Amino acid sequence: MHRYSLRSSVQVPLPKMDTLSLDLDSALARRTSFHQSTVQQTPSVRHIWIITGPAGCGKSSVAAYLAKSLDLPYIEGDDYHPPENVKKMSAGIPLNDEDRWGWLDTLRQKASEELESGALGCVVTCSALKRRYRDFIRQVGQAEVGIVVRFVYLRADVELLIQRVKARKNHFMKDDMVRSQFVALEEPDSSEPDVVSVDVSGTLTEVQHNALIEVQARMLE
Ligand SMILES: Nc1ncnc2c1ncn2[C@@H]1O[C@H](COP(=O)(O)OP(=O)(O)OP(=O)(O)O)[C@@H](O)[C@H]1O
Ligand SMILES: O=C(O)[C@H](O)[C@@H](O)[C@H](O)[C@H](O)CO
Repeated sequence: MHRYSLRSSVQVPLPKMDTLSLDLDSALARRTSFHQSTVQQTPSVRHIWIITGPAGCGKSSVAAYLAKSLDLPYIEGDDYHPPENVKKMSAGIPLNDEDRWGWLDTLRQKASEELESGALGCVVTCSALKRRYRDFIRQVGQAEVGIVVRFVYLRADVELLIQRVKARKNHFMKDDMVRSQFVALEEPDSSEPDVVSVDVSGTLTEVQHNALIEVQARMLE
């Protein structure tokens, strides 16, 4: 039995190289066939990924990356606000529930339509600041077998987001609105197990990478 030191301080018995190489070959063959079988099969579960959080947390930046990485359609929530909502936010007036229900319903319809047209999932940006908004969107997954709604909550502190929105160009949401987003925000907690939180204090690349790792982990659950 050969002995190979993994590190100077650790000596563990490993199979002789010839059985080890055989093991590696068969493991690689198993992994390849697993990968091929998973890639070819239509997934039994299709995910609607809702990228949430207050203005400026990075929803659009992260969602675009996830959609590209996962080869899924991307629905940008900001594109579906009615003009009166955009006018209100542009004037520095926070939206209320009445302003948001129609918008939330449009987004969940758009997501359902993508899946009905054969998409293997989709990525949606939606602030979904309150628990009841997230429960409203969850109904899509409850109505249809094989569809799972999951949330990626981009977690940040208000001062950081004010800085980021200040630095952003050509967007109707200005930094004077960020505090009102946190007033409305009901942060997801352990009572919402379908939400994964991602800290956004790092660089955009780090956040995008971390979000993808978290999403891929949950796709395998
Ligand atoms: N991790 C990050 N590090 C640095 N800058 C970031 C990070 N994430 C996003 N940004 C920048 O912050 C600004 C806000 O990002 P983005 O527009 O993606 O947020 P959002 O949540 O979609 O905003 P809104 O809800 O207002 O549409 C953009 O200028 C973006 O480039
Ligand atoms: O719930 C809200 O108050 C709104 O959805 C905002 O969050 C905007 O959609 C978005 O942030 C644009 O900046």
